[in-house]
Amino acid sequence: MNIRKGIVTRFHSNTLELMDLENGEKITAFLRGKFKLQKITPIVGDYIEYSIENNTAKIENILPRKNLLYRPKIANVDQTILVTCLKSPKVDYLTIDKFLIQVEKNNLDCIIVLNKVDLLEKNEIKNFLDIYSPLYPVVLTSAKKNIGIEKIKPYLKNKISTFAGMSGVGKSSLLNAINPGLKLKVGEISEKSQRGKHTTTYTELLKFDFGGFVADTPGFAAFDVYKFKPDELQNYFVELKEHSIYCGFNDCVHINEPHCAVKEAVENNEISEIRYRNYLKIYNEIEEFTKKTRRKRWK
Ligand SMILES: Nc1nc2c(ncn2[C@@H]2O[C@H](COP(=O)(O)OP(=O)(O)OP(=O)(O)O)[C@@H](O)[C@H]2O)c(=O)[nH]1
Ligand SMILES: [Zn+2]
Repeated sequence: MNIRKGIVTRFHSNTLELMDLENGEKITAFLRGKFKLQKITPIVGDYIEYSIENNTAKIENILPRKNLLYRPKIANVDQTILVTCLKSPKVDYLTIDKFLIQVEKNNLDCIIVLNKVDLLEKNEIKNFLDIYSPLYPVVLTSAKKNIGIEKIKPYLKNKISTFAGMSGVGKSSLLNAINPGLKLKVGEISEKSQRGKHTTTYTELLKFDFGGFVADTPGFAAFDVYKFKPDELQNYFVELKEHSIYCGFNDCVHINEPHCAVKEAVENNEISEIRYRNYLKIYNEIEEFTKKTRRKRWK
């Protein structure tokens, strides 16, 4: 039997679409009965082995997953491209930091794209770069003026990416500029993400002409930053995590403790004060939220 390797790009009711990893051919394949018996379902992004018998492609094996995202449901994601702008719509740093928490919580690599630079003054761009470029790669773009598009491509090449970011920041415009003709179900996106939180929605992987895949639905549509304890938050601020090992107390949360290396780093401008203030804000939000849900449970 000739076994070939592919990646699942889409689901139908009981068939799935895959792309052969060697020749890029799109193939409709069936699941072998053994998977149904074992209640194993491959999902979009899964690397699989398949065979062809009598002109019918059948999935033989699902290869181990590197990771699994739930919104959208997709396996083996390498990275998130966090797209933001600062104006039209106005996006504040707190919102950006909340997205970054999701990215870090899912242990994904992240590239930040600051789009709509055509609307910004030099000093606005500089302030943004001062905060984020020490933490993540930042690419400056304007989908409208075709600025910076070529700089994103090397990051996307031969990887599986999801795009994330607030509505209206220009995710679809950027993808169309990066790869004209890429099929995007834009209208369906917001509809899907507004459904109940227990609905798992399937996404489709789209292939870039230059190699690599992108999910057609944006990642992290809803914020669920509150599903962890406040003292866990510091792990999702990369620079806090880095400095926290030098704090006097092992369980330092960098608020009122003495000998806090994080607070020192903020004072020495090694950690952005804006990021630190957002940390405190989100810490308090989580604490409030935890208290509220606890009270409810006791009633
Ligand atoms: N000035 C300016 N406008 C842009 C730029 N990129 C996109 N836009 C405009 O911003 C608006 C929103 O762009 P979309 O690409 O639909 O944004 P999106 O992030 O995909 O939005 P959702 O689908 O709601 O998540 C459109 O009117 C675009 O024309 C840019 O670089 N500069
Ligand atoms: Zn500390």
